[in-house]
Amino acid sequence: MSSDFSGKNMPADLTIRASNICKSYHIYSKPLDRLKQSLWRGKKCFFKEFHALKNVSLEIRKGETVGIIGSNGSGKSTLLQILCGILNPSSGEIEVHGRVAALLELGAGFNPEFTGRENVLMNAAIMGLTREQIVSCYDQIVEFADIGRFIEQPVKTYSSGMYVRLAFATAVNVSPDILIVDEALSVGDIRFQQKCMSKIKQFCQKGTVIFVSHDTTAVTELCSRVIWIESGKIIMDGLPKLVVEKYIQYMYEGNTGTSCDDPKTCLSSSSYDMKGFNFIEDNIRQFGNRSAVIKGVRIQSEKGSNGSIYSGMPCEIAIIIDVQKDILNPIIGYIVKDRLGREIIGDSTGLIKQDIPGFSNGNNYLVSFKIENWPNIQAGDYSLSIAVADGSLENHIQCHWLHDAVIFTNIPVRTPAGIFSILNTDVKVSRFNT
Ligand SMILES: Nc1ncnc2c1ncn2[C@@H]1O[C@H](COP(=O)(O)OP(=O)(O)OP(=O)(O)O)[C@@H](O)[C@H]1O
Repeated sequence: MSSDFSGKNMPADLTIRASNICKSYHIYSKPLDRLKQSLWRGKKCFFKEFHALKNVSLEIRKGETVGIIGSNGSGKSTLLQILCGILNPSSGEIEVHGRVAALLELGAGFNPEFTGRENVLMNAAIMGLTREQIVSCYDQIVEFADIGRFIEQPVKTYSSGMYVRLAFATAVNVSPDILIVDEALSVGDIRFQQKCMSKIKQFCQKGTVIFVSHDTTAVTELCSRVIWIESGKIIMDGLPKLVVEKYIQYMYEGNTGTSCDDPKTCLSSSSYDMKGFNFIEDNIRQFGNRSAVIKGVRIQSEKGSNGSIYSGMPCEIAIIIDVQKDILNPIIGYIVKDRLGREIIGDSTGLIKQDIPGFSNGNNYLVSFKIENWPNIQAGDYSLSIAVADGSLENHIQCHWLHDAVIFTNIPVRTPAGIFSILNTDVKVSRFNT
């Protein structure tokens, strides 16, 4: 194992080179085993070895913006910590050329007892800035963080939002060569997230950025290259769109835990093809008098893989309802929300003005919304909330409302400028003289 943070042996265009990095941890099934291990001094083994990274090799060129994606526990944070020098690899070589500013997890980097100001000064000094450089960047940091008088308070009194504001402001304003950001942007309000994004974009013009996130939209938008890690190994390394698409496919196809492949056992009387339904589990937030209970929900495009919805294509939202009391005037509706919780698309049988015959106790019903052209919304993850009510549009009782019953990924035809764009738009240009 060797680490070289001078990078003097690397080609000039590289800023990071990792060769055959492995990281393993000793996992003890009970605390006593740890003690036994130290007493036996290696003569007997009381742990299992867990390999968090397996022979990871990568090269990052100066000025690249590299996204790292992968499912929970795949090894992303471990890799970042090794790249920053916070963690040593078990074997392999790591070379880094340039000053690294890392925004890893919340809580790292600051001393909770020190004030914001003291932490900023200390961080800048650790980064190797001279007194003059520190003085010149201090005001920028305070202005960017925008936490007012809290800058003079110990950071242990900060909210998580204030903390991340100051941590981010410090990391981007101390003139690093390499900026490493791990998910930290998910904390803080939307305005601050946008401010951070635009600062990272600015930074990308001159520096190297490594950005770890589960937000595939942000990764695709920001990065010039994406590395996908799974079970401690690099699965794919290439253009963001290609890597993200494969990753999304993997995530949904691999995630069959809540789908029912033999749905006939789930619904008593239907010949409808029930493949791909998400059956509702207790951990989904829900309310209602439960006189009709939503048992399963599915959203699917006519074409495409499970979990991905394609704009511009026919799409169906299907709902299985188990009726436990007669419902005289059923109304069924759905709402699609984006990752910020904004309601983007929604409809209901009441709004469509489609009268549904009453549901009778003891039966299951399948309600299907067939949408001819799914709107061209931004690429990314969305949630689908579903509700069944009894009554009229103006006056009804909620039988069952499921918040965020299904998560899906939208694949637009082209990038919309706003939340959505209108497909089949014809553009004509003509010249005229006044
Ligand atoms: N100190 C440790 N001791 C034992 N196992 C660890 C330790 N740190 C990490 N791991 C394990 O290593 C694996 C990789 O963890 P890591 O935090 O790098 O994953 P990740 O891809 O960043 O996950 P997430 O997306 O959930 O943040 C996980 O299975 C984790 O449980």
